[in-house]
Amino acid sequence: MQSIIPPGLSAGEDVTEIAKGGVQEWTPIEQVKLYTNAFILQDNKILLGYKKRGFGKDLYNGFGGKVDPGETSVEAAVRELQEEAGITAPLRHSGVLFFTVSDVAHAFYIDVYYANEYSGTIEETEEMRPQWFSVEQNATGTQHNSNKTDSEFAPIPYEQMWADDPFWLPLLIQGRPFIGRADFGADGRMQKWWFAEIPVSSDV
Ligand SMILES: CNc1ncnc2c1ncn2[C@@H]1O[C@H](COP(=O)(O)OP(=O)(O)OP(=O)(O)O)[C@@H](O)[C@H]1O
Repeated sequence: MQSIIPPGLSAGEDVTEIAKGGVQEWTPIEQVKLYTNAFILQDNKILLGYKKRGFGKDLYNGFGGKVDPGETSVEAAVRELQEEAGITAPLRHSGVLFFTVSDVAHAFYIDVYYANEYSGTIEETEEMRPQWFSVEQNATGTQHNSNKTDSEFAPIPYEQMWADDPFWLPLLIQGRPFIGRADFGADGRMQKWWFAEIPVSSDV
């Protein structure tokens, strides 16, 4: 399929559009800051964190934050996972997301990672409250006790997540690399968006 990769992202020709929409023009990019976002996927469950403060407060998300000077992106991702969930994991790159938010001066360039294993004990921190969710679409559970079976975990709470997440999180769960961009308005809604799957071998 023909596609136009939005400003802020780069990829080869071999991209498959998943979704796009919204207004005519992308928001001009002035300053870009590098971020990470990391997810643990294990036994048909995904570990999300409820953000207790700061940007994205009261939303569920992966664990991540800004890449510090002198740090590589994956080093930052490992550090943020440790700081926010108390665990260490062999993170693997899954995709890139690019966002602008109307009341934030910089754009977000986010390397997204996952791991199927971790070491340490998951713990709540001052920034995040970690919680397992079922990746099965028919999950019905509302309890999150670790003694429960997988299907008794609640489904992914997309209604309490960033509006872009339903476009790319299913790809991450299926091990399908992706790129995407969304421009958010002051009301927290997406004004323009574009998401694509990229070949597994791509060096995203
Ligand atoms: C706009 N649409 C979005 N959709 C999904 N996820 C988004 C996002 N925009 C930002 N994110 C993630 O939100 C976290 C912010 O991190 P944030 O707490 O601000 O960073 P950091 O921990 O460095 O900040 P402190 O300065 O310590 O507060 C970080 O995981 C980043 O990847």
